[in-house]
Amino acid sequence: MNVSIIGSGYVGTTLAACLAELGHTVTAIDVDESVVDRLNAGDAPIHEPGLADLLAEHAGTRLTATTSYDAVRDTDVTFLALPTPSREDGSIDTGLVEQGTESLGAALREKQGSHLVVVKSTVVPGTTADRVAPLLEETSGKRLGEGIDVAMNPEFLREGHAVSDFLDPDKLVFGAEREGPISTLRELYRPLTERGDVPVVETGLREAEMIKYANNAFLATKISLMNELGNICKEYGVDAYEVADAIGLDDRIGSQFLASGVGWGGSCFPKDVAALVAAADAAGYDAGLLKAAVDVNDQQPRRLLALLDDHGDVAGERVAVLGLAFKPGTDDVRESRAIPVIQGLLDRGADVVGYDPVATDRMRQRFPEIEYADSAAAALRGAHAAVVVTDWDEFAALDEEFEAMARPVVVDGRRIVERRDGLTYEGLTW
Ligand SMILES: NC(=O)C1=CN([C@@H]2O[C@H](COP(=O)(O)OP(=O)(O)OC[C@H]3O[C@@H](n4cnc5c(N)ncnc54)[C@H](O)[C@@H]3O)[C@@H](O)[C@H]2O)C=CC1
Ligand SMILES: O=C(O)[C@H]1O[C@H](OP(=O)(O)OP(=O)(O)OC[C@H]2O[C@@H](n3ccc(=O)[nH]c3=O)[C@H](O)[C@@H]2O)[C@H](O)[C@@H](O)[C@@H]1O
Repeated sequence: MNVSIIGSGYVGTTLAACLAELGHTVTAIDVDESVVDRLNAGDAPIHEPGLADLLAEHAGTRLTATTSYDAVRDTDVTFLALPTPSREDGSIDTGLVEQGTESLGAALREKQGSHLVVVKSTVVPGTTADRVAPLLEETSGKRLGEGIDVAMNPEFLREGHAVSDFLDPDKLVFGAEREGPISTLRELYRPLTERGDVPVVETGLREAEMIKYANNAFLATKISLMNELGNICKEYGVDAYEVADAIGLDDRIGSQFLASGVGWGGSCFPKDVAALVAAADAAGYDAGLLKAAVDVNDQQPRRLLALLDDHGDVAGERVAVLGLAFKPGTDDVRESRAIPVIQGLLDRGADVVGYDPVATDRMRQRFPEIEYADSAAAALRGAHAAVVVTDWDEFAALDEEFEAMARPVVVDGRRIVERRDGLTYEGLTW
């Protein structure tokens, strides 16, 4: 099939490379010329394991990139993989999706033959039917169901595992109001569904949109619930990880996403939970449980710092922050828990030194005023305390590096550092 993809960020680029891998001819469209140039050169604009190999193989043959929307006319299907950021009040800003839809509709005006537009971006229920579809009709001059149609196909990939999650998904969700778009999506994903036993959920547009939010809200709330239990565990001297291992054995609970600590960050959980809360509010429903999940998440960095305070005043003292990325395996610092932790340390007058194997440059843009070390050992040298915010594997191997600390106090927000003699070790929920 000939496919075009509007937006070449985390989702768009992964989708482009993976659909080319599945045998489709793909055109990536982005307003950013540097992204387009990199894609055409077979160079990955984002860091994801396996992506560089796929781009090197398919760029220039099955995968090309352009800044021109005119390219959509030579394709059968267009995915919208544009950002849906939060507004000040938490609600989603669909401005870029609408802008992309208008440019797409204008380009489709001249197109002969049928065309399917698939919303890949995470959007609140009603966006595809009530905003994208009418805009598309208006700008293309065509009628929905008469050659042109819309579908919603949410994405569940995780950063750091984007390619493997896409090529080996837990499920595929196809949302549409007519049979035509569903059968096009079936055909598009057939190379993937034929390979293995992938459950396919065929549903309506609003349901598909809601499934994405429900998925992320459930996972974020699961972590917050475990963090709440973990906070209670800590008060009673109970190890929350032992508790989590045991409750995770119950199939109804499941063992994943029970790692308690300093909380969830990243470009999606905070944004998507906020958007769902705002959408509920707009509809007159108070999503109290989701609001509580956010409150617990906001509280975890403060609890980490309060534990540090128990070991002495850090004003004027060197404090190492180990881990800056929102999770291991990525250089992404968006909504990283390291941000409130660093801010809290600065508010206390500490001399902060940050270390991360890959995310230093990105955090430097957020906090240019702090020191950055090029190894965990260098960050710990002379430090009066250390806090652990990201569970990078290399932190598990730290050992005599702690001996170089001025005062060997470690508050671990991710249960990654090994306890050892001579180290005052404090776990956030254990
Ligand atoms: N990042 C992730 O792990 C996941 C993201 N999502 C959702 O996917 C959507 C896209 O997110 P990301 O890929 O992370 O975004 P991103 O910010 O990484 O990339 C967006 C791309 O769109 C381009 N762009 C902006 N306006 C444009 C326009 N008018 N025309 C063409 N290109 C334009 C930008 O230059 C950029 O390259 C969001 O709704 C997000 O919630 C869903 C699942 C996973
Ligand atoms: O919509 C999205 O963008 C994506 O959001 C998450 O993926 P991602 O943000 O890449 O990262 P996760 O691995 O889910 O981790 C999110 C945060 O939760 C934290 N976390 C995760 C698991 C856990 O047990 N405890 C915990 O604190 C991580 O440290 C991280 O800060 C979802 O897992 C994806 O399915 C979804 O597609």
